[in-house]
Amino acid sequence: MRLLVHSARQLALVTGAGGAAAAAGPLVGPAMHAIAVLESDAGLALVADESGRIEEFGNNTEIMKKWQDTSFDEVVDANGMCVIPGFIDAHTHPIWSGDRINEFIMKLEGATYMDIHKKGGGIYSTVRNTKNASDEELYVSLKSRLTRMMHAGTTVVECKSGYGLDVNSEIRLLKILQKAKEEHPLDISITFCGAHAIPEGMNSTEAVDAVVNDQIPAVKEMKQNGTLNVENIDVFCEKGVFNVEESRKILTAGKNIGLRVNFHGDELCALGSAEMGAQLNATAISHLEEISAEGIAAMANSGVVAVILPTTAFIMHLKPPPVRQLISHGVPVALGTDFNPNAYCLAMPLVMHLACIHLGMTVNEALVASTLNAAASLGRSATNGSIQKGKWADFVIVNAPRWEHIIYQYGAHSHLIYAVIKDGKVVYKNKEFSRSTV
Ligand SMILES: N=CN[C@@H](CCC(=O)O)C(=O)O
Ligand SMILES: [Zn+2]
Repeated sequence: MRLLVHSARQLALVTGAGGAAAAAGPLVGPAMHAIAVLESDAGLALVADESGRIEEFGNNTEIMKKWQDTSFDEVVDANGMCVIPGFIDAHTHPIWSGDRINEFIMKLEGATYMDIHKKGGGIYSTVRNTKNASDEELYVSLKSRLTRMMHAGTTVVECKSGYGLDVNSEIRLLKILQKAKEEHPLDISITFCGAHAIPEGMNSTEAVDAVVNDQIPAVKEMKQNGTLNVENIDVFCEKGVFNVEESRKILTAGKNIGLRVNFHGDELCALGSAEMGAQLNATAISHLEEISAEGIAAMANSGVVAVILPTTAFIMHLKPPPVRQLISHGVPVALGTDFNPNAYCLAMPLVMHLACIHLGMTVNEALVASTLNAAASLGRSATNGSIQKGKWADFVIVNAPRWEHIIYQYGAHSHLIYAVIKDGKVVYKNKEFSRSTV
């Protein structure tokens, strides 16, 4: 067999209370809070099979006895620690060059995100820097970012293009993401985000035309010939960027080539993005700081996952997204870092802390949103996001007697994470490990 983890004190299963229910789909409403956590001072163990999937978990003594004659590729002693599912980061922009520290400072002095964008900064400045970077530079920085995410417990990550904005540049970024998907241990869900901004020198009609008639056909061809495994289509649906009808056209064209609809909506202005996304049967909509009551009802009715990005409201001093209303109306809520040059955060534990303190989520809800529900936003909830037989053995081992330390100890994840396991293989082990992190 591939892996034995033994002697853990807690296993946070992230299945419904009782252990079995709802593990193949997102958890909604009160079920987001009522998750099963196994606990035993006598120890708990998990086994992953040869393919890297969970074979079984439970009582240490029983499992050790049952598998005593089996050889394991790896054995992890998690004595007194907690095992939780690997985090799934539902929204990132990880491929770009050049920082935006000057803009960070301008914003501290009062400039807004949109002021900077309209003056050719923001996304436009990153597009210029990215065009000037070589493929190798972009790949090296992408890999380093993915590795840092992994060290913070992420095992699956959504990764967007979007700093190219023309067909050749966007395809270049998608190819580099594809290379990372093939070579990096993280499971990457690639998103085409050619409609991240209206390219300088174009109007919105020309930009929609370029995305629909140049970029999407190019993605389609590479998907069909097997060179690119792009899964999702995104657009920045926002006042001053793509309006609702323009976004609908782009998303529909993406959907027609088999991509899942997963886009930025209702972030800075209430445009009705959520309602439009629900009509298109979107898999997920991100941000939603300004979502309307109608938008919440529409998302709940069609089961669209709300990908909430606590770093955005925190960094930009925006009104926080209405997470409590989303949950109470039955919208499945997921979390993501939104890693991008405007919000340089790679770590899901920080995001969960902000989600609890700033947005009013419970610790259980934050864990569900960072695992099973984030998996649902990427079409992976049948295979990832909870500790259940047959799912990928993706775990974070938290060096503490209760799993909640990973949220409670703000900014301490690099000390608390003892190991990260992806498909039953240890992909990170903390060299600075010490038993006393509490
Ligand atoms: N809102 C649009 N996209 C990103 C920001 C990208 C950037 O500023 O470079 C976001 O999700 O926050
Ligand atoms: Zn984004």
